[in-house]
Amino acid sequence: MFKSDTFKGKVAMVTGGRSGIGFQIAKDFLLLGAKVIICSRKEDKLKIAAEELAAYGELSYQACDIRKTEDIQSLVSMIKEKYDRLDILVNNAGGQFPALAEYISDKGWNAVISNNLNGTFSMIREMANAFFIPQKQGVIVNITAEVYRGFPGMAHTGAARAGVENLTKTLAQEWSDFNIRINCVSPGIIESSGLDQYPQQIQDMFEEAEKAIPLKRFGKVEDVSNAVTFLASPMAEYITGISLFVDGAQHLGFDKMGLANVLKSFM
Ligand SMILES: CCCCCCC/C=C/C(=O)SCCNC(=O)CCNC(=O)[C@H](O)C(C)(C)COP(=O)(O)OP(=O)(O)OC[C@H]1O[C@@H](n2cnc3c(N)ncnc32)[C@H](O)[C@@H]1OP(=O)(O)O
Ligand SMILES: NC(=O)C1=CN([C@@H]2O[C@H](COP(=O)(O)OP(=O)(O)OC[C@H]3O[C@@H](n4cnc5c(N)ncnc54)[C@H](OP(=O)(O)O)[C@@H]3O)[C@@H](O)[C@H]2O)C=CC1
Repeated sequence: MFKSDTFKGKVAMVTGGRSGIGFQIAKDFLLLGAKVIICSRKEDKLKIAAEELAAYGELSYQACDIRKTEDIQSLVSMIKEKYDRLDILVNNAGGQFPALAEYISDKGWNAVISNNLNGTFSMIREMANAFFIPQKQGVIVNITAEVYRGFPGMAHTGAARAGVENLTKTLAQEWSDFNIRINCVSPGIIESSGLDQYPQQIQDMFEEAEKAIPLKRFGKVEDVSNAVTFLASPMAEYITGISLFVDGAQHLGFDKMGLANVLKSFM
């Protein structure tokens, strides 16, 4: 659907690109002509994904925990040495665990906030200072989650993702002088490797959950990647500071209390 040279000559970084949604985004950027770098924490799994993705184009990878600024700075050095520029940053790495708020410890809260809010900010700051601001050009897409009416059962990620959405609005204004566009993609429930990590009691409710979503299905990784490639492309050159739902209209009515109610039955 996109021209095969949409991202020809561009260099794109996809965090968490070894699996699920991030893997599909990395693959689509490669198919559309970009040179792509992926990072994540688990180097063995990252290497396997990188070998698979290399079939589609020029792919580099480096282990990086987005919560560690020194890891990000090492990633910057690698990108500088290899490409001497960066055009697109997709902040996809993230995750959380289902829990009722009263059972979330400081450590658990901080782990999720560090991963989804602090890590995303550190990545944005370091890549902007190293590349986007001096280049006076850059595109950032943050993958958040549909948290429009809160997130019963995952209060920590609701707060973190809302933080990223607000950060996005701020930076769209502060960095407009540098010709940096920044947007979010907010997925609903997406059939991906990520969902396999949820406890069986929650997976058991997926069939009912699908029926309750206005479009009557969970999203596919391609649905999310299509939105990301659009926002990163010149077709979106007048779009900045927004959050685009990719959720089958889940944000308009799907009752996330279902998740909290399942948790109440066994926590
Ligand atoms: C109706 C259906 C609704 C479903 C909606 C689904 C929508 C969203 C889907 C997705 O996002 S899919 C992507 C999912 N992928 C992940 O979430 C990745 C897996 N998660 C993680 O890696 C962790 O949750 C993490 C906290 C983000 C990882 O951070 P870190 O490695 O630093 O954590 P740990 O050292 O493992 O744990 C730190 C601390 O956090 C608490 N904790 C972690 N896991 C759990 C858990 N499963 N249950 C309860 N508490 C947990 C805990 O306090 C940990 O400290 P310790 O107790 O281990 O000392
Ligand atoms: N699937 C869904 O229904 C939804 C997903 N999302 C979000 O979309 C994103 C992708 O999810 P999905 O593909 O489904 O799930 P996955 O669990 O497959 O992907 C998460 C990726 O992030 C990487 N990652 C996690 N923490 C870090 C970190 N601290 N530093 C670097 N990399 C990290 C993981 O690799 P490694 O373990 O090697 O670090 C992994 O590749 C996540 O942010 C997720 O929360 C949002 C809404 C719904």
